[in-house]
Amino acid sequence: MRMHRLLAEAAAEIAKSVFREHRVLDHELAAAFDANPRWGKRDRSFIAETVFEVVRWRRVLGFLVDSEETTALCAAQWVRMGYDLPDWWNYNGASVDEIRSREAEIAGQPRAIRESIPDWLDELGVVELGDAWDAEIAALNQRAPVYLRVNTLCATRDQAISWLAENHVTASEVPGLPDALVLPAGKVLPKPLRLDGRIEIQDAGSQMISPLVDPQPGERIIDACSGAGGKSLHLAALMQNEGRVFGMDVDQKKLSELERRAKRARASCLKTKLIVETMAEDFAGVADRLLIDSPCSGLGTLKRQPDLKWRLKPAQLDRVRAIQQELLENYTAMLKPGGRLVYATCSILPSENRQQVDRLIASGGFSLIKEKPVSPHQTGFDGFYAAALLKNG
Ligand SMILES: C[S@@+](CC[C@H](N)C(=O)[O-])C[C@H]1O[C@@H](n2cnc3c(N)ncnc32)[C@H](O)[C@@H]1O
Repeated sequence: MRMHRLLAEAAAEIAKSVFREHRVLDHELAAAFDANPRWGKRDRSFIAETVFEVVRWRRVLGFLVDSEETTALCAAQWVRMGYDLPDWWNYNGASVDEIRSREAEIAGQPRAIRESIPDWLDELGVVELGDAWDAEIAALNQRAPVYLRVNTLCATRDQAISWLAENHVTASEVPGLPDALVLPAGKVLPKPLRLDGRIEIQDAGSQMISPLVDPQPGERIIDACSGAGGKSLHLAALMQNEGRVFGMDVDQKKLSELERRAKRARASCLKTKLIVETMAEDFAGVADRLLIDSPCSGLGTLKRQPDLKWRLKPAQLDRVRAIQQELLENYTAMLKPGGRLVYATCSILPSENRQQVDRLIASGGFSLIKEKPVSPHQTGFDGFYAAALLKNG
């Protein structure tokens, strides 16, 4: 297979900006695609695949090509993708034959190289998860398909499948998740369909969180860290639009996006509230149910954002743990006595999950109803954690 020079250079530039300037991969790709509307579907997928896999497999590729330079890492990735390396691609590192022959040695490398993660993260994974870490990090390095949630305010699952099929998109049901659909590996959803409101892109693991809140029509639900509303929209659908879902966040941009999405989704029971300092007092005892989908390391989402493993630093982890503790201490005042709290993260680390819940229980006032850890290894989904707790009356 032959490569196009401009596309190869563009891909290497994006990977370099992710490594050197800690840019967010998704944003960089989107900006490059916006700036180059002439790139066709195949061009875009060549760039996206190159960049995602170079970022995901940085250390493995470095081992194969015996270099840490991005140009060399790209060369090794293209060899893996079956391309002939053109004469115009200059890099300092192992030859194509050497790259191919070193593949067989990867399995014998230490896990941090084999699974392509920083050493500190590997050490942390072992401390936190013990023997389970090996399988979890391997699962987190697998590419993820696109999952959709059918917005039951606008369509049934069968109607959504038919509508997608009319638009040349094949989607299948996901066992055990009543509103979920999955696209075939490597397929993406065309933009007009994404903006329709009948379906939302939402990982299958994420779709397990709002049902744990168990919202009932007519109730008042607070989603205290709603962001752009992945879970708020799901809550509104589960409530059949009856009652009130307050989507709250400290980030007005995300709330504005949530408002746009709610309109599209016909989720009229959803209202946004920008978090202010007095929020917990203003809303004291208001919520029948409270979701705290807390800021976290995001380690459960490495499949979709492999750049995170290079951006994340131990000090950030300490910071998010402190925020988690603070939100659990403060925001729970918004819940009625007898109400249900769901604490959730997209992390698989017990220090962000069960340990935070245990601290809350130990401080008195809450008892555990059930836990829902979502293991990427066991499910193939992104990693999540959620615990449902009762606020004692
Ligand atoms: C894990 S994300 C939420 C994802 C969202 N619930 C969803 O399903 O799409 C965490 C959110 O917490 C917000 N956040 C950060 N600090 C906060 C705080 N002190 N209070 C409330 N939200 C906060 C962030 O802006 C971010 O949107």
